[in-house]
Amino acid sequence: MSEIQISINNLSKVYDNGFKALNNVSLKVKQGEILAMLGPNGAGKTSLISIICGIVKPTSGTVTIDNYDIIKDYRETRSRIGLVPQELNLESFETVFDTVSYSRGLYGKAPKPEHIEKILKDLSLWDKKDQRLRQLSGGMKRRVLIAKALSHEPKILFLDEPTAGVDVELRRDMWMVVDDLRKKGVTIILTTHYIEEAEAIADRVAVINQGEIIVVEDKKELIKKMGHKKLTIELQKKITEIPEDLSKYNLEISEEQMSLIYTYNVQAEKTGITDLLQDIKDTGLKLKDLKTEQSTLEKIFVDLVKENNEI
Ligand SMILES: Nc1ncnc2c1ncn2[C@@H]1O[C@H](COP(=O)(O)OP(=O)(O)OP(=O)(O)O)[C@@H](O)[C@H]1O
Repeated sequence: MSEIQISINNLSKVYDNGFKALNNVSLKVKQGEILAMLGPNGAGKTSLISIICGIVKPTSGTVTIDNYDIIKDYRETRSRIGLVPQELNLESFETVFDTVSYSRGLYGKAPKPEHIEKILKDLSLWDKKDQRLRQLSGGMKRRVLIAKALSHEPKILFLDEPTAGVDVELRRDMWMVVDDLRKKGVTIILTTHYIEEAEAIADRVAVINQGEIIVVEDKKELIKKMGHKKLTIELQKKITEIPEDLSKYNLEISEEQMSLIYTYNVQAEKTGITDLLQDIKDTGLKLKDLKTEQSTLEKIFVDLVKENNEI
């Protein structure tokens, strides 16, 4: 039985300039779960993470971690959290090893060089341990940020766009680290613009738009709903009306009226394509070409946000 570890209740944030970045957000995160937060730029993801981590003060609402309040019991809650921020703020002359060890000390934890060695090795940073941060490439700096966040063995890890602009190897290393943490029961919340990243590692997906959570759903459920494909049947002649015999297929006519569009569920046992093509033939319509398109998670996500903005 997993327990609720993070409880966000009616959280709102209005910045000093009057901008409302979060509007009455409520969300519960279970211990050991991996939650991906998706949302367009400016949706409020970083604001939400920053509040939970005690960097930004909420305007109203509460957040508790293991029943500790993030404001009243700040030290308790912050020590449970590791945060990998979005920006690279590592312009120091310190070495990689010292930086990561020092970070652990900030949380009042006793030195544990074997732990630091393990995370540096996991993140392919071990051979760079004596290099100064300023000498590192952007990708390496990002690895150091992850190592710092893990230095005090947090129970919860926040990854804010951890792989934005990084190479495939870092992404792979990071996913391996995440998998390792998952096995240890660490709760992970990540924001990403790469939907395939959410697909690869998350248990649950939350979509944030304009400061509100518009969807929170188990990833598999979401993918099931998203598993649609579009078949475009190009015709030899213009079509203005769907023949009565084809009504059961819920077809659409394309804008230029030269194609019929059939949307079907990829996961369904029968897609209905064979029957449809036979029925089209029976109505006497002449085909010119066929094309299929998979509706990507990205597309569904964009549609979701668009739909929400139109309401
Ligand atoms: N200190 C601040 N003062 C005023 N507005 C702010 C401040 N910080 C953030 N904002 C605004 O709040 C909104 C939400 O920003 P936030 O960084 O939380 O979004 P995000 O979802 O993380 O976006 P991104 O994907 O671009 O990182 C944005 O419109 C941003 O300009």
